[in-house]
Amino acid sequence: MEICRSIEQCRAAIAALRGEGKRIGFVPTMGALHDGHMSLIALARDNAEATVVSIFVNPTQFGDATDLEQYPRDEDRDLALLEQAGVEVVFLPDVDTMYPPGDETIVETTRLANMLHGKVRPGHFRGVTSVVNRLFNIVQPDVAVFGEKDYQQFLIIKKMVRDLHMPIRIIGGPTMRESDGLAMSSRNRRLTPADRVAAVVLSRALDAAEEQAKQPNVTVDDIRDVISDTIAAEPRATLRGLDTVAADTLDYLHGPLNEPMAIMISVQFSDILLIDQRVIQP
Ligand SMILES: Nc1ncnc2c1ncn2[C@@H]1O[C@H](COP(=O)(O)OP(=O)(O)OP(=O)(O)O)[C@@H](O)[C@H]1O
Ligand SMILES: CC(C)(CO)[C@@H](O)C(=O)[O-]
Ligand code: BAL
Repeated sequence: MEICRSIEQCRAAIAALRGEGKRIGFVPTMGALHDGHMSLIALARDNAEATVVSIFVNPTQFGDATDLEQYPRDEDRDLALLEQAGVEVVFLPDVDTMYPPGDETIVETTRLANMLHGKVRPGHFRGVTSVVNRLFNIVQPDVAVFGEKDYQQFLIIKKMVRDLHMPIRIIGGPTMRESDGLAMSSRNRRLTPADRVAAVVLSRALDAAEEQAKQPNVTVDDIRDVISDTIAAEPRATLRGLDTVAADTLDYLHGPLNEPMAIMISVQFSDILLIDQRVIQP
């Protein structure tokens, strides 16, 4: 496994793999790897002959300085996991490498970035597309894999690739969960033990919504009520966002449920915001 900190080194390592006729699968991450990330790497390996993983805690997607400062970092453990998984290249740039001093170019999906979760974290998705665009330009992958847990991010990346004519196939990976149902997330390790137990309420609320959706003549409001009631019953949890939207466009849905609907929830425990999502069929 080649560990690259500069763009030149990363490009040379990838050029060597391409020289062997290998297609490149790419998994961008912010590190503190867990089994969710490893499942995306397995998907990349199924879809290309060589795998590149980036680890970069991207400052431009954090609104909150404390969240950025406290974001978990564990480089030695991450590198051991990636080596074990058979990854060929790891790209670990620093901030000045990704954003050369004087850098002023942004990439933004102007509609999708500023709705839903983008309203809870203003500027967040502009930071994501700005960095993923730079990463794509450096790695030039054939295939890139993103988690469906970050559902809006996944749609935004697909939109950017389509709009900017990038020759990259975007694949979504299903959400990996802890045994109690909590979606794996690097932020979970910052939860207090009591909040960690309470955090199962996200997946419980989505399970309840899925059950509710099976009732005859169910409306979108019925499903929203079940979710808000489930979260409200957990005193440690504060519901920060509940979006019930068309699974493909993210437009709000109302009235009877008669098309695939994405439910996106964000729930706060102390100063930690957790998200989860589920697409339910009518
Ligand atoms: N539980 C999961 N299952 C599958 N993929 C996941 C999961 N969690 C995150 N991912 C995906 O891994 C990629 C890198 O995400 P990232 O490094 O931000 O991890 P994260 O655990 O989501 O971090 P955080 O929750 O703290 O934002 C993204 O494409 C993300 O959607
Ligand atoms: C895609 C990403 C690596 C961009 O920083 C990040 O948003 C993430 O980890 O989901
Ligand atoms: N996985 C999303 C990255 C973030 O929360 O900033």
